[in-house]
Amino acid sequence: MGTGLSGLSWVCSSLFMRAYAHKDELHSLSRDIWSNPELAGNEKHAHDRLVRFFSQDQTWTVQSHYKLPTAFKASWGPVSGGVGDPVLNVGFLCEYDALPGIGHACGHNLIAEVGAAAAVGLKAALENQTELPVPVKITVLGTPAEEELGGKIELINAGAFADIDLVFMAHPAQQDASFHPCIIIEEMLVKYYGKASHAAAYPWEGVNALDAAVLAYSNISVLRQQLKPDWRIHGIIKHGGEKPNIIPAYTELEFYLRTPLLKDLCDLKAKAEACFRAAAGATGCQVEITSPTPTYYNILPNATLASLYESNGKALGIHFPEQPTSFCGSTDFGNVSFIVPGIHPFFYICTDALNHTEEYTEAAGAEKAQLYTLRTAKALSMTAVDVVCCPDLLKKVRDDFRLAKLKQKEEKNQNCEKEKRPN
Ligand SMILES: NCCC[C@H](NC(=O)CCN)C(=O)O
Repeated sequence: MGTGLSGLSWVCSSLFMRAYAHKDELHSLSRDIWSNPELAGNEKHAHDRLVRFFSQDQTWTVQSHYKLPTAFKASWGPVSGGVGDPVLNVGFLCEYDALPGIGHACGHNLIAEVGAAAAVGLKAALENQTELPVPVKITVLGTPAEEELGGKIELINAGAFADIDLVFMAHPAQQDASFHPCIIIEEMLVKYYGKASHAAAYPWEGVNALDAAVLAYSNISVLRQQLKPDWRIHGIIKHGGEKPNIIPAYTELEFYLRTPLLKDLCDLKAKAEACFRAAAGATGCQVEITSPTPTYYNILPNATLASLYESNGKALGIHFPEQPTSFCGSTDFGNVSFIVPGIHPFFYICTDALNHTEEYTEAAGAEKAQLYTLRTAKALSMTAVDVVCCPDLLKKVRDDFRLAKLKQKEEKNQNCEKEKRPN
């Protein structure tokens, strides 16, 4: 598939020249975010740095603290908003939250760089173009809190995606992949309430909440033997007591439950709840089970965008292995993919290290990740150019989106009544 305007070579040369002009600045942007890791919802430094990055070019209109304290929006192009408005609004997403203790072990500093670079590349390609089929606007959204809290879900609910027509981002991983569905995730917070007592003098007076936590953990470990291979349940004890000689009156566990299908998540939740309640029953504790953050959905495929991304990526030297990535994580981009047609490819960053390890943190800050990061950004920009220049491709992208949603709706009809996913 080619571009609809003046051919791929024009686009490539334009994008490449401008993107290379910004390469040191883009590396310094991601390196700065990498050097100042901030947890979900607290990304003040990253927010300010990205806001400065876009504000220095006055053709961007920048809104800091956009709908969330550490989200931002940068827009370029015609103002849209009327009914029947023909403006095509292309969105790029930047993530920038880090992990506790190990910094940017998921490479979100590079996601910020890819989003910024791809937006700058698209702007470079479109600036001064008068022959576009429809006027194009670019929106960069800074979307905080992916590792927890679901920043994109809050932004969806606040209407931040309402006028966006297409959405692009990319995530560092172990290999390049134009599409991977990721899996649905729901968090469970489990609190046990017992009764304190002197652990040596009057143990019979106590109700041991740590025993409940340990039994719950063991119950889940046993349950795991009987789960389907692509289901996941894993957790930690967040609060395990205060002192060995005080029978713990309160403990707290946090578990992540994941399945590829929503109907399976309902089954897994029921099984997990039975484990947690059994532990309460065995120890005489009270139990409280909540799901404090919204469910992250699987990513809807968009075959047209994925195929364009692959063609563009291959033209830039990206190798897409036959064997799909085994990455089994989750992302709040899944929820975005139900609202707006988009893609979330994975990209290699020149390391064999695995996400969420100190080795990956090191790789995400390294100079050698830059070539892969900027190449990914270029492939995204080129994909966006293809679509904005060719109304037929845009129609196919929209048809794919509708079809994918329809297929999910069929699956949804088999689900339990707790279904919350949008139509
Ligand atoms: N509580 C949500 C966890 C999301 C997390 N996401 C990733 O690791 C991939 C993208 N950063 C996960 O554990 O899957």
